Amino acid sequence: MAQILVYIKKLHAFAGLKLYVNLIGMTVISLLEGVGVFLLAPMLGLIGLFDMNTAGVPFVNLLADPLKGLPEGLKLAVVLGVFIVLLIGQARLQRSQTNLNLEIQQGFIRHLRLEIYQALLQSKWSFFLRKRRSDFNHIMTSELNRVSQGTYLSLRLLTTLLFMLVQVGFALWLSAKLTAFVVVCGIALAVYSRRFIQKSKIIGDQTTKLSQMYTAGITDHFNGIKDIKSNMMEELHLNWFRALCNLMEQNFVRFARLQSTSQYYYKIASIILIAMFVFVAFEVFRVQAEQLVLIVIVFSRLWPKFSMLQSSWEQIAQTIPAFNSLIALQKDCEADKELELHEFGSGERSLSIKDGIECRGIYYRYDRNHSGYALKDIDLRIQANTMTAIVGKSGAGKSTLIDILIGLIQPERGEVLVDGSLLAGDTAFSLRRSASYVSQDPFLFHASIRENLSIAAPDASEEQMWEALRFSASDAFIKKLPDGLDTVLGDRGVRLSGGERQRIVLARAILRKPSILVLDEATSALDSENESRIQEALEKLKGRMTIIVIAHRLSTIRNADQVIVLEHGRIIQNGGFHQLSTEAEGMFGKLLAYQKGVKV
Ligand SMILES: Nc1ncnc2c1ncn2[C@@H]1O[C@H](COP(=O)(O)OP(=O)(O)OP(=O)(O)O)[C@@H](O)[C@H]1O
Repeated sequence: MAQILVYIKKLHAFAGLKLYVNLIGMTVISLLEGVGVFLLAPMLGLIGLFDMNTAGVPFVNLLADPLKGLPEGLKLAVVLGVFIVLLIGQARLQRSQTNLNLEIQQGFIRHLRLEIYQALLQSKWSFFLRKRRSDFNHIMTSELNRVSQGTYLSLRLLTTLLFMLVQVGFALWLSAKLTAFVVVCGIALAVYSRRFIQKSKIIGDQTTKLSQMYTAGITDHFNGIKDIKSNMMEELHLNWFRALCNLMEQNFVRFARLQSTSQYYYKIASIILIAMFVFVAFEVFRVQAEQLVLIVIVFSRLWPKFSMLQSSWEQIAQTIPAFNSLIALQKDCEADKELELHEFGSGERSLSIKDGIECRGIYYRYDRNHSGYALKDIDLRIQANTMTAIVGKSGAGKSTLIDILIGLIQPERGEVLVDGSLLAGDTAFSLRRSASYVSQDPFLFHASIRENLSIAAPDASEEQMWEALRFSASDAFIKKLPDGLDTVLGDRGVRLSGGERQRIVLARAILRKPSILVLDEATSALDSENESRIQEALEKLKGRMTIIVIAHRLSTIRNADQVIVLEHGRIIQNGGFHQLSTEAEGMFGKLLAYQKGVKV
């Protein structure tokens, strides 16, 4: 319950006064529900249309005196008129309340979506390293909807309880003993039904796990669809998917069965209760027939609410695991928060490196409970506006070192200094604002080339865009595309080769006019001709920005002022390209000799 309370408080903070108006509206509507029908028979009795003693019927007597003064021919018309006004009023109220309900509910989902998305964006990179991306998709889609639904069901439960309280009060006024009898039966049934709630919670846990597996599975499968097709692994994946779908179906059916069983018990209980009720009313309490009719009407409306209460309660219990996932994610985000909202934005407080970046005694581990260090005892200096290359075998720690250098992750021991200032907090944000990072797996939005470029530099002119595209050797192929700069890229647009994508991302990186350009295997997919064009362009950038390059293909870095060779997380060589290439016994010389041997 505590979990639900957290979100009810959030809903309260979000909706404010509207929430109270809505709650009152919901209660009034449920009270008015059937009131017209309930009053019609006694009112018709009142004007003598058929034989009914209306003396014991509340409210109807209030209408008796005004009706008496009316001519006989008008009485039926007035009674029916009152009936129409009452029902139309109720329908109007219902419509406004439904609209308000929808407004609050959808607004709350939007509010939650924004809250979670923002919390994720405010988290440190190390937070993302620990988590599975598909879990975010899962929480942002199905879990978020379940939480919103659970919050709303809880409020509906509250209004049902309010409604029941009023009805019980009304019934108490008609007959205290009979009401006490029914309420005791209802409470006994609710206690008995607790096991249904427990089971609903267990099914809810299973729902969370299965839908998490579903989202993760389909994300992985469609990301790896080429591997699946090219290795004929369709059957394997289909079997996995089939098994998961069966489990999901069974889980859903289990919950539906649980609900129908509990409703079935409620129905049986209500049949027995009504029989006992009529028996007790006549034989034990000897109530009047008219009073009994009214009490039966009240309870016939009240009893379904008991069973609705039970069903809502089971549905809420089923959503509790979703509340837990959301709360856990928000707590994790809060613990790993690095940015405040006002620190978002790329246009402010950028940093231009004047002197250089220095690492002193850096150690870094991805898992602090694990002894393996990804970086050990790293000491290095990168002079401003020079080109530094980081090389080494796969898994040597190159990308980790880059992440440390741009302040994306913080060292466990040691420090990084930018122009003598510690790279942390505001300095790290400023450095990242003025950096352009191009990863091994270049990312383009499903939008036009122009839009993809504008994301990095919203104010860039068309001429500047073409200049950046010339730098990355992509101008020629873009000119040949059907809509030039306005060609839409992606699944439903033009599909580019890996090398073409890399070149557009490079242009985007340059367009940002960074003070530090980081290329992590950014030219790995390029052919030799295009790669050497980019080499020449990078050469021209030297002196204007600090460039850090990771490359397996060593021909890419022959213009580097400094080469850092990493092995098992340590720097084993550091020097100029030509100096290291002459150290025949060094790792760099060996790598170079090997690559020359295979004519890379
Ligand atoms: N997110 C992570 N969680 C745990 N360990 C990681 C993570 N990323 C990298 N590592 C480990 O840290 C070490 C260094 O990895 P890193 O990615 O920096 O190497 P790299 O030299 O860039 O490799 P490659 O050339 O293959 O990209 C490796 O042993 C790797 O397994």
